[in-house]
Amino acid sequence: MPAIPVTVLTGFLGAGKTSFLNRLLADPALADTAVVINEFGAVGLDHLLVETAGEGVALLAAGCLCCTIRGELIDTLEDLGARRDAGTLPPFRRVVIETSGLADPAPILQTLAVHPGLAARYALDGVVTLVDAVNGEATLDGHAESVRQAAVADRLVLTKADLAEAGTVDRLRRRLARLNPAAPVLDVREAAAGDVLGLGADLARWLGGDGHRHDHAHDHHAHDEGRHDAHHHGHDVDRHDDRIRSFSLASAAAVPPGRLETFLGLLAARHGPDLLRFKALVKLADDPERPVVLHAVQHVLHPPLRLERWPGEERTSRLVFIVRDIPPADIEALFAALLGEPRLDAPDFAALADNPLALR
Ligand SMILES: Nc1nc2c(ncn2[C@@H]2O[C@H](COP(=O)(O)OP(=O)(O)OP(=O)(O)O)[C@@H](O)[C@H]2O)c(=O)[nH]1
Repeated sequence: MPAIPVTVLTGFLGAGKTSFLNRLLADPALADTAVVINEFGAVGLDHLLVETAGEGVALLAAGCLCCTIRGELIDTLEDLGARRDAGTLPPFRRVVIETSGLADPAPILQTLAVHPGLAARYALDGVVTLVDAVNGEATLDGHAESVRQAAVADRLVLTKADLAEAGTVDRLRRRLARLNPAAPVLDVREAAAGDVLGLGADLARWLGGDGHRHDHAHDHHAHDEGRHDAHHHGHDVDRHDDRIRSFSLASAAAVPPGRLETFLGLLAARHGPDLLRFKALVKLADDPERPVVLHAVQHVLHPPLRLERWPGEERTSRLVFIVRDIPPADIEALFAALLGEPRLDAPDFAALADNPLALR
């Protein structure tokens, strides 16, 4: 049997992986694709937001795919294969793995290559790394994971160039070319399925840690940081290192839209760049049956998207945060204020209630 091609779709938190994946899945070239999604943090939302989510979508347990849950990836891929053999899953012809934004892809590639059960059935087709044009340079400066993701890519895809200045995009392109000269850089607006699939990467080059790609990498960050630094990854799935952690908040209460706006404003103003990633499904009081999807990536708050209906059974608001150095209690207090549950000791409710935008 020919090996099933596996595409690893990676990119730092909020780079646009799920959005791009959704677009790819609409392409007939990706019919019969099984999707495996890995999110960092205990509550996953991405699988709800992958529009064509059918039987072939598997959500991995929380944690970083690169270390804490590598076994889970093996089990999931083996299970998908077994269900395909048994006829309980349609005979998918390709797999796309969307990694968490904090994952180092190299250990994932090694797992695919060296695990006997996986290597017999699957073959890496390529690594596609998305880089956000607005936050890209700061992210490369501040997060070694993002350098590793760019360094191992077969294709680099620039997202959000529509939001960035031309000069910023040019600088980022030059930096990416130094970091990974072998990978073509595409603009997501022009990238089609055919540009990122069928790359047929040669797995062997990843064996033994540093692949030859790193030999070409001139950015010294890539040399210094290209190695997987195991001690940075604890086994607490909600913590990436001592500074980065994920937590989630939930409530069944509907929120007045104006108050949500103030909440988002306060969140950005107080926590700005340390709010690495925020995504949420929120029940709004004006139309509780049509939740709103919110995304923030560092200081960028993306336009909210109103869904026609709740994805899945649960009709509760769910907010997922990935933060650096922000005590969860600070955000919990703000959330309580958003819900109209003031804590006497917290100034947040006053800030929300006094805001002229707030709908009571
Ligand atoms: N303007 C603009 N917005 C984009 C683009 N790509 C993604 N976005 C927005 O960026 C936000 C985050 O996109 P996602 O696709 O969820 O990002 P992700 O990489 O899957 O996020 P994580 O899984 O949390 O790491 C969403 O609000 C998207 O609509 C783009 O090219 N241009």
